Amino acid sequence: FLPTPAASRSPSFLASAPPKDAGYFELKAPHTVPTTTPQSKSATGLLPRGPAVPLELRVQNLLARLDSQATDLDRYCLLHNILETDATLYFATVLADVPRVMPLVYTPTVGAACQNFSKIHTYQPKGIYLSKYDKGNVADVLRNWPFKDDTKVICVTDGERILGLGDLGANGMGIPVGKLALYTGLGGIEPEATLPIHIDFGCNVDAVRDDPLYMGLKEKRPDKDNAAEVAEYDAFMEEFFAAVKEVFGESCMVQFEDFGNSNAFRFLENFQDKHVCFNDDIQGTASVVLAGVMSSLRITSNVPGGAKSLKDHTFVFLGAGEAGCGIASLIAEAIVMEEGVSMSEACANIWLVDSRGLVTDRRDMATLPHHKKPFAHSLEDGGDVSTLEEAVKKLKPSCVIGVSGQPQTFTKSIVEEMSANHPRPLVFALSNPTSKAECTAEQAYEWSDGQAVFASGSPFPPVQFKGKTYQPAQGNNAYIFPGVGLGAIFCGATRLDSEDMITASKALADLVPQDKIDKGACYPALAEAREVSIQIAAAVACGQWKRGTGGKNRAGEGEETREQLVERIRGSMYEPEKVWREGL
Ligand SMILES: NC(=O)C1=CN([C@@H]2O[C@H](COP(=O)(O)OP(=O)(O)OC[C@H]3O[C@@H](n4cnc5c(N)ncnc54)[C@H](OP(=O)(O)O)[C@@H]3O)[C@@H](O)[C@H]2O)C=CC1
Ligand SMILES: CC(=O)C(=O)O
Ligand SMILES: [Mg+2]
Repeated sequence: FLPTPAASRSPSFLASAPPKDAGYFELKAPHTVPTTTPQSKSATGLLPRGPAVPLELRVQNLLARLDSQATDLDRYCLLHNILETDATLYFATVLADVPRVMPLVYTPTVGAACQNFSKIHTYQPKGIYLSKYDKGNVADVLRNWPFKDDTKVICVTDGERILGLGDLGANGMGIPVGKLALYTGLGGIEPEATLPIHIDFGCNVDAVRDDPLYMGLKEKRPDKDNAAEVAEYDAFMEEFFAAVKEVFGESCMVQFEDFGNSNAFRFLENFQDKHVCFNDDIQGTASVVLAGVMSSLRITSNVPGGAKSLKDHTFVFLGAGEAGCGIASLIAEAIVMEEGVSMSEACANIWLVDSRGLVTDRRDMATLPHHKKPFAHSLEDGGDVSTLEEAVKKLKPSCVIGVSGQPQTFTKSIVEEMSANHPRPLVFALSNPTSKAECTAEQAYEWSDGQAVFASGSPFPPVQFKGKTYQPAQGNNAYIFPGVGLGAIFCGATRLDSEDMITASKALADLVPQDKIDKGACYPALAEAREVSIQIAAAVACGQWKRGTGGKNRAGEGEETREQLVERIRGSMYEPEKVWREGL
């Protein structure tokens, strides 16, 4: 009984053939239009032999089936079942209606799926599960992946910080599965090239571990204050990266996802200069938020007193973890690049609020995490500020960014105060899933009298306010990672760094159409997400080639326009429709 690949194109029990270039479907139609249901020779008789139903019709049928399900979790399960048995239909459906399907395979529904993972698990392999007991054998375990020769991108989690839902242990596997679905759907990377991985070093939540259906290790995680236990985890990660190189090759890209705060920064530091990798929560999120702030300058610069450049903003973050510090640092880097100021000047108007209140220089610098230090400024009156509300009163931010996982923390008085001080305040309530958002879209528009430039991590429906319809923007790293991954793979990137993330931000910001800006939205429509990925990929590839870090697919100097590069990238992308036709 072989694992069903994400890419399998027929029922799972037929999926033992290699997925590509192996005459997987032996019946060839003479025309490009499908004429018969695809079947391999050995499968003759196992599927009906009537005329093939056009993929488009099957997509419409699946969308209708989704509508008839009772809950979004049911819709997730239906779609996941289709992913495991008929990936072509799955990805065609994602692409047919991104705004409708993405919330079902990604945030917010993937959060509910992870919380119920043990209950809905089908025992179809979804990726690779590694555990601390695989120490010494990691490469051998990775070799068990049936598509090891095709693997180009890995999304790896240890499940410690799943969205804003906390430690879900092995149930967090739903996150890399969902992220990689978007790599294929939005980024056009072949399903066979993607590999979800969960690394099991335990779980600290008793209720998760004690669930009789839980499939992960029934152990606690390493104690972050115990040097020996931390060193054991670090050594495992060293072995993991060496094994990735050994089994999948030097250029296989690794995306860290939803690791806990105490490991995420260290793992990124340990490996970013040695492997093609990035941390999506730190760097991908930073890139999407920077893009949103950049594009919204086209809104704020048109009103008296509004920010005209990044450095005109005063930023206050609620949450100073991976996302908060990642965003703050990238904004500061972008200010340095654009304004030619020093790093400390660039950080001067960026403030962090964490679980203890406003981070200032009155904190104990010996114990303050290093990623918070550049933003630990002094307050003129020297006192402590313990709440976001106080911080907003004192600092008068033009932009608040919520990445705390704490719902309803952007209160009416906070948004009203910002609106009193700024004509078009930026209110980014980015915590996921929806239940963790710092405020809803409706609240932001009502409390700001329709003036807030709002973005949320998970989607909100359109809001009617004073006779106008507002379409809330989704500020989610999903706009970034598929394009960065596509670009990195296309150009054979050997390293990824903050320059690539700023490049991606600029490309995304440039793609926001004027009619969106006129309506106060700072991201393109989700329906455009595939086009966004292509443009980001082209920008990232060009940046890599310029720096000399991208090794593949470069045209000769001056021989290719950006449009031609974009078309080359487009031509390299996975298209479900094409796979369907070729399979006939
Ligand atoms: N929209 C998007 O694309 C993304 C959204 N996110 C969301 O951001 C949230 C945080 O993720 P991440 O940064 O990785 O998590 P971390 O655990 O790294 O950071 C959480 C931060 O929130 C702070 N915090 C916790 N409780 C409070 C509180 N009551 N008041 C103020 N601050 C508080 C913590 O404070 P302390 O430092 O004192 O512990 C910490 O700084 C999640 O909900 C996640 O879903 C993350 C990535 C991408
Ligand atoms: C979107 C995302 O990566 C997160 O919420 O963790
Ligand atoms: Mg994440």
